[in-house]
Amino acid sequence: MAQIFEGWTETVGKPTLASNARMSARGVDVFYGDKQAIFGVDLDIGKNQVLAMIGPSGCGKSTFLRTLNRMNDTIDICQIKGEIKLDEENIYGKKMDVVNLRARVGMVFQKPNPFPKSIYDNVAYGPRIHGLVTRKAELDEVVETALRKASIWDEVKDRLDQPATGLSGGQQQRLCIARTIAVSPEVILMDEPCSALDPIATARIEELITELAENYTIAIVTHSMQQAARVSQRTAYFHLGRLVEVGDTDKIFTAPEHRLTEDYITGRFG
Ligand SMILES: Nc1ncnc2c1ncn2[C@@H]1O[C@H](COP(=O)(O)OP(=O)(O)OP(=O)(O)O)[C@@H](O)[C@H]1O
Repeated sequence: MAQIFEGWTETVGKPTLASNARMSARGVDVFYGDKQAIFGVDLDIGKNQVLAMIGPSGCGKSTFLRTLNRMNDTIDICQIKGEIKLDEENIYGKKMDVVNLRARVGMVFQKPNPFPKSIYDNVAYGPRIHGLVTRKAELDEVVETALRKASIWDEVKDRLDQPATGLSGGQQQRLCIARTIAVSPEVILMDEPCSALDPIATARIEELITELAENYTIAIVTHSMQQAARVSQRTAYFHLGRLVEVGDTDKIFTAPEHRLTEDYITGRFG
């Protein structure tokens, strides 16, 4: 069998798939123009589970994450092959409404990106455009519930009409999580959500991820192995666009099956 790159051949066993998949990817390839960034990835995200995606810079973690809610559609040169299902529905199918998909599979970005609007309007925006509520009282309730679930209600309840940009970085990120939650997603994708935050704000977001996993399915890209170990139940290790190994987080960090994973988690590589 051909060696694809040092330490890895196609003979490596197929990754363990989740028995309770909410999302499943099969044979996913991603190209930017002529350059292939993701190669034949098979991966499941289990219901009410946190899946961490780790690997060296440029290995394709963010690219793969963005395929899960078609965020890559916004990049002209990006092409995707293979199949990704959300609850048995092909998200790249002709009938899929992409705006609706992105509400069902919400995304939280590396840098908090609140809209230049009030705290209230940031959270109310999604429910309004998706027509989820008709009356003001209902909208107030949706906003309060989302802010409570994102553990920020107590800090903002007396300043809902003030600009979101006046909040601290950590508060802005929790507000962005509230904005995602407000449209009742099934899955939340997080692309290094703590990389712009200090350790205290990071700890709050990590606690929040653990709480949210009771009700949502979460996939998180992180550069921090400690963070992956703290928040996730399953971890996927990517290397040069390939998924090398996925399994229980405890096992990946204590007894990985593949040498490439071991080299990365022990700091010999990356
Ligand atoms: N918009 C783009 N256009 C062209 N190539 C891209 C684009 N985005 C990513 N790539 C390339 O795809 C590959 C995977 O990048 P990606 O950002 O997904 O990796 P990553 O593992 O998330 O990296 P990092 O940890 O540094 O964020 C890289 O070679 C990168 O240069």
